[in-house]
Amino acid sequence: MAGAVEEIVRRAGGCAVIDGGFATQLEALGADINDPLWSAACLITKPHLIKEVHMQYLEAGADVIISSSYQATIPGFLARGMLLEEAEGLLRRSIELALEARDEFWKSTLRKSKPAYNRALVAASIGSYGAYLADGSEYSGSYGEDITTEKLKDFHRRRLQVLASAGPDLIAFEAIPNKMEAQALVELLEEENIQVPSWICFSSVDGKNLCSGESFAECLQFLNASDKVAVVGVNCTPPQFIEGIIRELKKQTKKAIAVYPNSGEVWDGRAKRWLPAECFGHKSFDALAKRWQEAGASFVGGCCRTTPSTIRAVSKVLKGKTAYSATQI
Ligand code: MET
Ligand SMILES: [Zn+2]
Repeated sequence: MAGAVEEIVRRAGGCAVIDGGFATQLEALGADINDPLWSAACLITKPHLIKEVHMQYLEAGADVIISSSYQATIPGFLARGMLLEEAEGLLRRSIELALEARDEFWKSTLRKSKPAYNRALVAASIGSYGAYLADGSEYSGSYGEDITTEKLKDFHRRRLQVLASAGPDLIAFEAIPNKMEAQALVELLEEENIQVPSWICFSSVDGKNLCSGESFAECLQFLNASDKVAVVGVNCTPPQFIEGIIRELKKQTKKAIAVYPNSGEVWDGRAKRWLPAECFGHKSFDALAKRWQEAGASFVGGCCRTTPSTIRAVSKVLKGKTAYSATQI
């Protein structure tokens, strides 16, 4: 693992806490994310809410906060009639907002007599090509015959360069649905010689394979071979699948493992709505989080439909501290 990434895991006591659903919380604060740019639309319309969501997750105990750039893409902004410089400026802004929140929160923590928090890391979010298409392929991994590794690299190249140069502590590739895209990302990290450590997290709809049906084992072969990839894992996948996936990943890699499942409700990409959670036993999200830590995850958080209260509970159960509140410390 790269220095800062290893350090945050150590300071967190062996398992660092990731934030929760970003778009979910933006919506809870009143943002309208029913937009082709999804949560990234707020970079244009409501940047103050983005900072507010970061602050709420920091207060909840997140050691890693993930930027609002998941669905922020250059072609997406250009389709809004923006100039290239404006589009790139918004990508940089997503990182600056997270860095500002982290720095302000850390300063206020240092002023308190008993700091109970770690100085959080900022991860630059990069969603899949399917997330940009917003046609359901984000969770099927079916990009069609015409898509090649080279085309995927070209789609990701400029955004990766801009985000990496904006000063994040790590790059978080999120909900990658197929092997070809993972391969493209690893090649791109090497070709562009990106110095910021990365994590690559996949999504799964069956708990056994990637959304595309390809195996974790096939992907881990080339992820393991890259020093640019510090952490591998899964996100936006139902919680009941996570323990099994950690055990599978443990067999396939020595890299640190990150898991940040969704709430268990299922996103119907075509109908664009959430379907109710399938039963995952009587265990609550935080009780499961403890099991994920015990199974060997080094990073645990939440994805869509999880909130700051989910993360507060996860932080408490993983770090054994009483619930955080800014005034209590
Ligand atoms: C579809 S997964 C979305 C991940 C993104 N970081 C978010 O929480 O909004
Ligand atoms: Zn998600």
